[in-house]
Amino acid sequence: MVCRGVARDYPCRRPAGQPGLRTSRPPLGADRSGGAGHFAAGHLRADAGFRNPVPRHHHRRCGTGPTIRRPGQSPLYQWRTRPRCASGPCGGGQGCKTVTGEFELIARHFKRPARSAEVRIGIGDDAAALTPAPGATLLVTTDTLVVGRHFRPDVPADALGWKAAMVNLSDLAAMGGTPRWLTLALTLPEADDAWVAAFADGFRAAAEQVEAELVGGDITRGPLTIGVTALGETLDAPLTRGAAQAGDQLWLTGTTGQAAAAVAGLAAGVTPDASLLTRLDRPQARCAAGRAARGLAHAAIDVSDGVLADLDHLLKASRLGARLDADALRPTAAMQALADSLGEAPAPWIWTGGDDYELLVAVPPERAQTLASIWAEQGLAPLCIGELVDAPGLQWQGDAPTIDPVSSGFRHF
Ligand SMILES: Nc1ncnc2c1ncn2[C@@H]1O[C@H](COP(=O)(O)OP(=O)(O)O)[C@@H](O)[C@H]1O
Ligand SMILES: Cc1ncc(C[n+]2csc(CCOP(=O)(O)OP(=O)(O)O)c2C)c(N)n1
Ligand SMILES: [Mg+2]
Repeated sequence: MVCRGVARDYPCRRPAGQPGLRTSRPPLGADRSGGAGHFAAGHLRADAGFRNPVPRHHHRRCGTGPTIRRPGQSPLYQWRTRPRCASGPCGGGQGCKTVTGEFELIARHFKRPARSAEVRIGIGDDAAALTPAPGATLLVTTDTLVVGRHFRPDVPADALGWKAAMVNLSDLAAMGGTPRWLTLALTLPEADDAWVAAFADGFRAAAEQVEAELVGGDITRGPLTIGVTALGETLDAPLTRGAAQAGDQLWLTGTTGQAAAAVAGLAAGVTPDASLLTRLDRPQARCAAGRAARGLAHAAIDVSDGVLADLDHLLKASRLGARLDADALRPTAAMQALADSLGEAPAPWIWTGGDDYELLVAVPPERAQTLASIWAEQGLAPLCIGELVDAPGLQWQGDAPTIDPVSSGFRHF
């Protein structure tokens, strides 16, 4: 039996029709652009920003329930169901959802029945036990998001959950892999139940979009930090950064710079257009595009640090240079309007801003149109930005964008 759709190339080892287990994975089809529609459709809570970490009234301790105090820590309050606390701040009308410990948070927001037989042991034991497809190569990647560094403190919790999953899935996409499993290491300044609920909703929505499953993690106290590990599979050779060839064309799955524009707008106190903010807060991993590129493209990388910075990784790994078309990447109308209002040029956002999560691939010219039409069928707007050459370094066709070389690309140190 062969599972159709997403994992077209995977033999299906699940017993047919076994109740409660997924017996096939529906086709991913087109990458759904931005994920915005999903959120706009109200599946996720948008009101659980982390702006005010002080517990809202129904999170405060009320009534006479037991208080647990651990050495050196503030009291932890037990979950109670209604009717609770007529005398408390919520007046008994809302039940008393009080702050809880990490085990309650895990049980309530993260632990779910396993979706597939390949998860032999999921959340709840010392480690997850997973069964990769026979003959599959396992892909493993980790990325961390730190408050103030990767995201603003008041970003809505559901968007943050979505993004934490998607930026990791993007690395699997760049390798041409099929996403399967995720683990989540969550460091929280406090156990805000409503915030964690919204975060978990966003994370789960992203995972479900690509048929991946949360199988484990960790919760600790500290400055808000989210570490995710994503595991995927491929039966064929994975796409890498290092197998590009001179003469290959460089193609992007879509335009870049919107997220960086949104960051610049927010830093200047301007509310960015929704088209920019959506790209920043609800990125879309190009998983289907990456799978399509496997077998057609020679090399790929996802654009997290900026087009030029990530192109540089690909060039170094493949020992090549590139000739870029300076006019290939244009600002969208919203980017240009924001740039004008800030008195800035949009080119640095486009070429070095980062946080884009488009794929950049090197594909031989004779296969480029095939790949571009598959991507277009997936709802993407692919762009050719140049070609690879033997001579190391960058050459520009047209006027090279004015970019400060010191700040070209997102770097931590
Ligand atoms: N602390 C670490 N220990 C081991 N490997 C690491 C560490 N940090 C990064 N790497 C590896 O270095 C490579 C580049 O990492 P990074 O620049 O973060 O890639 P990406 O932009 O795809 O997330 C990856 O293969 C990653 O697994
Ligand atoms: C508050 C804030 N500052 C900066 C950014 C921009 N930004 C955040 S993450 C990122 C790039 C990716 O981060 P990194 O940790 O380098 O991920 P990796 O390349 O390892 O995937 C960028 C450009 C942002 N989105 N929000
Ligand atoms: Mg990384």
